[in-house]
Amino acid sequence: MLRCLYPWRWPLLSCGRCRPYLLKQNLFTMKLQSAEFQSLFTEGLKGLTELFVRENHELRIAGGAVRDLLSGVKPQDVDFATTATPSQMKGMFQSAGVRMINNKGEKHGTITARLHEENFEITTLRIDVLTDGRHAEVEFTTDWQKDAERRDLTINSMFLGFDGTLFDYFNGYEDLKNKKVRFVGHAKQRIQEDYLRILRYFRFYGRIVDKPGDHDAETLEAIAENAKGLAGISGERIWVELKKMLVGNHVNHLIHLIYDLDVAPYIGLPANASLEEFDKVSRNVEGFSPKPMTLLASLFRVQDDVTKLDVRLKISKEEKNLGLFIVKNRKDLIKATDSAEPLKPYQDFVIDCRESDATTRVCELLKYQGEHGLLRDMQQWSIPPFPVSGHDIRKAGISSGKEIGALLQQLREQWKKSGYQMGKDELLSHIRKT
Ligand SMILES: Nc1ccn([C@@H]2O[C@H](COP(=O)(O)OP(=O)(O)OP(=O)(O)O)[C@@H](O)[C@H]2O)c(=O)n1
Ligand SMILES: [Mg+2]
Repeated sequence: MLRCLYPWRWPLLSCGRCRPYLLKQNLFTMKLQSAEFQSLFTEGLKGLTELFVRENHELRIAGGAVRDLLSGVKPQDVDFATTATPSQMKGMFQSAGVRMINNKGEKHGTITARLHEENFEITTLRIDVLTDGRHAEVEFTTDWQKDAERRDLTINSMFLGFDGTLFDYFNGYEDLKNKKVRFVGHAKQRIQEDYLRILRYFRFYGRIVDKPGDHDAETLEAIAENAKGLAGISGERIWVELKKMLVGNHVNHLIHLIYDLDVAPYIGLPANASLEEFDKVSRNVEGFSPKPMTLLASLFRVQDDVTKLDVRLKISKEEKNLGLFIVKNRKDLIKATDSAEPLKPYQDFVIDCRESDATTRVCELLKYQGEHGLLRDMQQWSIPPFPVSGHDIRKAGISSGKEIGALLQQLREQWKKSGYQMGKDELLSHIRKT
């Protein structure tokens, strides 16, 4: 990304590589010309911008993608905003022979156009006239500032023109550079428009702040006062946000905040969480990319807490099983201290479990327990195949199914005891002896 050499001289002068200037009150603009920005200009995007220019409608990149580009990151998804209404867009795309897909967003002003095998989500500038904390009734506008006003955070409220001009009405760029997460206007109002924004605040705090701890008092007050509004937000939306927060930075600080501000009970987390265990585990997993559930499990005292989380957030079966597994085994499935093979109990567990994700679960448990050396060994270990089959036992002269089952189990135990070293013949020779 391009960095201005003389930011303290803004808005009067600049280094010449970037050109910040104040166009009108409240609007700070500058030009961005970074490699990440240039890389967005695919054939599809070029076709799209030409269409809008031809029809005299304004089109800009909006929200999260602008924030990412200004942070020097190539955005994963790019949203576009326009002064054209949905029906103007439809007319324009139809006459240009551009395919439109997925018309579900139209009520809220979003049209998805497909050009050169790429989808472009374009939303008409809007004002949220009526909000109930979850949904909004919208009115279309051609005023860019009005659209910026209804967005959550200043860092998410900017637009970017295709010549690199930044349109920033609420000091989003300044906040991004100063690593400040602030709501646009009043935190309370923004939160009451969509309570999920409480979790978005936490998530972006983890994303951009260097050192945790500093928050605007007004923001914390607004969160505490409105936390119960999260009770009306769907579990699926909460889980998506919470997971993103859990894989970001400052998770320990943010989870403590979630408890201090009494947000926890409204998002399915136990009121009597074990924060001491959580502190220990957050230190253990640091730098080891734990799955979101691995860290959450430390808040749970009993397996029923996982079930309650599932009822509230509708987590996946895999996530639920991981939570249940960690809570059940964290105290008992531990390294063998009295043997030269400390990993053995974990390996035996994987061998006995025979489920495809058993190794993953055990690796997550090792992160949880802070057993980093064993984690590395486990990741390098490939599960040895048990060398004897029912067919082998039948060939040895045993025909009763029940007996075959019992023998297989017995041989499996011997094989495990040998450190998975015994081969087929050696194991079968044991049958002959018994
Ligand atoms: N509750 C919300 C969700 C979204 N937005 C606005 O819509 C934009 C796009 O939303 P979304 O794609 O959900 O989030 P991003 O900010 O783009 O973050 P991500 O990188 O995770 O996509 C946001 O930047 C923000 O301007 C908002 O104001 N309030
Ligand atoms: Mg986005």
